[in-house]
Amino acid sequence: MLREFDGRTFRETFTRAGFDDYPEATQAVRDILAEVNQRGDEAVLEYTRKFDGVELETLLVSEEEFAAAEEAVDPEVRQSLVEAAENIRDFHRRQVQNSWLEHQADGVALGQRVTAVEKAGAYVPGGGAAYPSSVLMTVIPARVAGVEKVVLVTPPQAGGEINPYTLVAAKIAGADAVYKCGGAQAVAALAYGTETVPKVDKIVGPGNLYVTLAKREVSGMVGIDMLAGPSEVLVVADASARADFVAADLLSQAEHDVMAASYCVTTSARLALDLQKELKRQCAQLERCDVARESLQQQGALVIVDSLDEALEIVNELAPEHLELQLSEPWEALGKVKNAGAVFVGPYTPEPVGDYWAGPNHVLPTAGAGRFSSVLSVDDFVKKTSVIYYSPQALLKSAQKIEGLARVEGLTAHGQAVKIRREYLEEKGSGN
Ligand SMILES: NC(=O)c1ccc[n+]([C@@H]2O[C@H](COP(=O)([O-])OP(=O)(O)OC[C@H]3O[C@@H](n4cnc5c(N)ncnc54)[C@H](O)[C@@H]3O)[C@@H](O)[C@H]2O)c1
Ligand SMILES: N[C@H](CO)Cc1c[nH]c[nH+]1
Ligand SMILES: [Zn+2]
Repeated sequence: MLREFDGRTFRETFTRAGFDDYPEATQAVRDILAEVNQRGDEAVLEYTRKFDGVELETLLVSEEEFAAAEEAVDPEVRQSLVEAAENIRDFHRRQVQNSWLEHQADGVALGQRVTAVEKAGAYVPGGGAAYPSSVLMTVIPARVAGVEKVVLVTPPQAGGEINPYTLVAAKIAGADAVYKCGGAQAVAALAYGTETVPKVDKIVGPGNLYVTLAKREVSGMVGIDMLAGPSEVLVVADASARADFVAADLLSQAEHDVMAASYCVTTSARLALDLQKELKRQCAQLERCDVARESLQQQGALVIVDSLDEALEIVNELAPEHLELQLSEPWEALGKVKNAGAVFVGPYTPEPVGDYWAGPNHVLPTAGAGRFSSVLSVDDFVKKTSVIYYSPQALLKSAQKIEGLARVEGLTAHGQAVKIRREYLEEKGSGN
């Protein structure tokens, strides 16, 4: 079911689509953004009709809908959401960075203030599957960072309602409001603001191609976390790996989206053979078998390499969203991993442990963005501001050096701002 390559042909022939490779989708997204910018709610409601097939009267989820969701959910699953939320909160609390200010002996004080963004908007996918876990992963770090207002957008289901687990997760995580809209129109609503949806300072969260392209378009006008598009997993496996485990893990990402990408890079020809059989067998049993099959056939790859080092070179070139090390010595290989969103070490850490439970965030860079972007964290919701204080003595001490630097840049006003103070202090005859 996976397309087969050996290490050499893979590196010669495999081309992976990046976010620049979709000119038509990019144009469609630009049109949607412009319409929502101009016409606000009216355009969002129109696109919701067009893409989600739902006629809505209002975008805001009501308190009655939250109450109905609480009634509808299985209490045991609700409890699991509460426990997952605790794991996620606990992990993200360790990421918090404090402001600092250091007074030095020479009359200089330097520091850094860490302050949260005021308003954040979380995109929670909902076109195909429902993603209450993504509610926890986006809202909790924002709350831990101290964001004042955290709102959530997610596409409505066929009847116009939001999945009850998504709403319950929103309450557990502490979201302030949920709006029924998805796709590029939801990103536009958060970026520009509409009559109903507030304009935010930062948009975070994963989504399909349209959501991700929309985030890329509005980036700069509003902050975004990263390009977290269709899911990916790369399993590096040696002869010690079980084909049924590897197959299950590849399918767990393939079922997200026909555009999701699942790769296995192995040193074992035997494993490769067994894996293809296992994929066929297990895929047939899945509810989303059609999605998973198309994803494996269109985007997936099975690569046989001569050595583990060659496998790790491929990892670092692809920078996969998720990397699994199903190896006899996984910790040794970990040291050679440079580019990956999240690494799952050993055969008993399947990727869904991270999707739902362990605590680290599951919003991760895709399509090679892991070469320069990081997993979603508390850092995404704060800004850092430098603080600089110089006493008169400290300024006098460095003034002429600063003036000299300004002179070589040809920026005489810069030099003058320092010189005027130096001369004043020199005339006063004291640095006090
Ligand atoms: N990278 C990560 O961290 C991460 C985490 C979770 C999920 N994901 C990914 O999120 C995605 C979820 O995708 P989804 O589709 O189920 O939900 P989604 O909410 O991301 O997208 C659904 C929306 O896409 C828009 N859309 C669909 N077809 C369109 C078209 N032809 N033109 C314009 N807009 C269109 C619609 O507005 C619809 O509401 C998957 O790709 C999954 O792999 C990624
Ligand atoms: N694997 C997804 C990130 O690519 C996250 C997720 C949420 N629910 C299930 N999976
Ligand atoms: Zn997943």
